[in-house]
Formats: sequence, structure tokens, C-alpha cells
Amino acid sequence: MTALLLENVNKSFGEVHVLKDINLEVADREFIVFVGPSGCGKSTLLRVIAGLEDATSGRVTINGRDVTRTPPAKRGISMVFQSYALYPHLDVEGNMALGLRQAGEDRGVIAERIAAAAKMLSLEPYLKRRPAELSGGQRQRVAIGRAIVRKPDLFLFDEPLSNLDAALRMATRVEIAQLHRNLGASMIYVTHDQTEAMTLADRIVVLRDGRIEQVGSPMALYNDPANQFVAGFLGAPSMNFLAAGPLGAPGAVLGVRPEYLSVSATGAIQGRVAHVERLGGDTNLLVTTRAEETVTVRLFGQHDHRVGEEIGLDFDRARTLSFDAEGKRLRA
Ligand SMILES: Nc1ncnc2c1ncn2[C@@H]1O[C@H](COP(=O)(O)OP(=O)(O)OP(=O)(O)O)[C@@H](O)[C@H]1O
Repeated sequence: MTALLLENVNKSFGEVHVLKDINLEVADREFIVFVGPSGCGKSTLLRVIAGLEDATSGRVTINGRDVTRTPPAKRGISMVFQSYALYPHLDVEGNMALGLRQAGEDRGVIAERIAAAAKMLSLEPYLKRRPAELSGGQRQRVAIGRAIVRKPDLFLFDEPLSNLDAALRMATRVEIAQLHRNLGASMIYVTHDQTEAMTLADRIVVLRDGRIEQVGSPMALYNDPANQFVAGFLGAPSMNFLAAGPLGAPGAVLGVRPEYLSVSATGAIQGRVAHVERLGGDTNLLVTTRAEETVTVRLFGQHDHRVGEEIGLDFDRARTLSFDAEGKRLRA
């Protein structure tokens, strides 16, 4: 069963062509993440799926039903926003119940669904509180609870964790992953955070300038990117790109991930340590090479390298990727 089908979807705002020929098929129960740089059209695509924006052309099908011209409330979707969008004068229970009440749902059913969602999200102690009396993380859980009780065919998340601090972001990320497993629902999630994309997605859709660059599982995109843009977008610290030099085609670029570089006095790259980042579990070195390129090295564990130190770096040629001058992947 296909949860969502996008066929030749285009969206323009006046003269600005924001989404360009988007084609995508999402399977039932799949967790899809849209990533891409600011302004690439992620939110617009999500809003077109939700019905908050009309597609200029193309077709949107949700669970086998053409919803291209269907209003948001009738698309069988629930959306969770970055801003939570809770009603300040309603308590948690009231916020979660509102959509169901408006849909004329039976009171017993509403109470049952709220109880189940509150349990799933550990919100039981807060049901009588108003949003102002909750932390950011708790508010976002209420917004997620409100989405769950509607039992949608498809969940849409628009950067739901961006307003949370780092620790809470990670905790809530794990909760969303568990929720996806428990509910067995189809989910589409927009973020510019590559860690969220890597950890949550069954498949990642990388967008750039309104077009899909590549679709695939996180590890497929990480290990086998179609082009330099995708290679550079996924992974933190991001992939190093070095001029291939006399060995490669004119303008060719060699991509090496920071974790595949090792320190070796006789290494192929010689340079000087420009900066050291000690993260406890890892140490990142920024090295300026003799060719004046900056290379990031990610070393496991703690190391006592110093700024200014002359250093050699080595890498396994088999773990490098090659790109042509336009950024297209060159395969051996
Ligand atoms: N209502 C609108 N009218 C005109 N242009 C718009 C409108 N909404 C979005 N855009 C433009 O469409 C492009 C894509 O915007 P969108 O918000 O989808 O990007 P995004 O990838 O979600 O970015 P971000 O990560 O910054 O939220 C941008 O250039 C934006 O300025």
C-alpha cells in the first residue's frame, strides 16, 4: 500500500518556481525525512502535502485517494509544527480534544484516545495544565499527542525539535522514533538537521533548489551519494573535498570523510594543525595542508595534538569518492 504519492508536483509563488517536478512514492509505515539547505523548499513541499498550499500543477495522492484539491481537514493527515501551535487558554486535555470535538467525535472515544496518547507520551500528570505551565519539551509532546488522537493516515512534522535545547532534542528524537514503531504509522518529517535525518529516516529525500537530488536509506546516501552536494550534506563533521590533482580529471575532486583519515608521519597529506576540538569521546583536528586546503580529521578518543604541530595524514584510497568538476559522482 502506498501512503503518499507525489506526481510531477510543481509549486510557484508568482514568478518564483519553488518546487520543480517532484515525484515520490512513500510506502505504508515508512518514515521519510526531507532535508536540504534553508530555502530549498522542504516546508513548502510538506505544506503542499498537507493542503496548506495548493500545488500549481501535479497530483497528490494519500492512501489511494487523490487529495490534490481536498482541504487539509479532509486529507487524513495530522501536522506537528515547530511552534507547537497550542491554544494558550485550553489545558493539555482541551488542546488534545479540540480537533476530535470539532469533528463531532463521541465523548467516550475522545477520553479513551487522550488517555492512551497521554500514557504513550508521559503526559498524564499534566493534563490539567495550560501550555504556559509546561516546558518546551512538554509542549511539543502535547502537540504530538494532539496529532496522535486524530489517528491520521499520515503524520507530517515540520522541524518539530528546533525550539528545544540539545539534550531535549535528542530525548524527543528517540521518543518520535519509538512512537513511529509503536503506532506503525507513515510519517514525513522536515528538518535541516542531518543527525535527525540520519537517525529517524527509513529513507531520506535530499532537496536542493526545489528539486529532489537523491532518495535513499541513510546509509546508502552516506556511503554511496550520487553527487558532491549529497556527500557534503550528510555527515558531521562533513566530508573533506580535496583537489584530485594530477591523478584525476581536470577539476576533479576527491571526497574523504573525516573518520577515514588517520595520523601518520609518512602520510600522503602533509600539513599543520590549525585547530583542535576536544569533544571527550572524539577529537577533531582542522589541518591546513601544504596545498592550503583545510582538512577535518575525526579521531576516536582523546589525543594531545597541538595547534601549529606539523602532521601527516593518510587515508585508505578505497574509502574515497571522486566527483567531477560539476560535482557529479565519478565511479571507478
Ligand atoms: N508564501 C510565499 N510566498 C513567496 N515565496 C515563498 C512563500 N513561501 C515560501 N517561499 C519561498 O520558497 C522558497 C522555499 O521556502 P521553504 O520555506 O519551503 O524552504 P525550506 O527549505 O523549508 O527552508 P527553511 O529550512 O529555511 O525553513 C524560499 O525561497 C521562500 O522564500
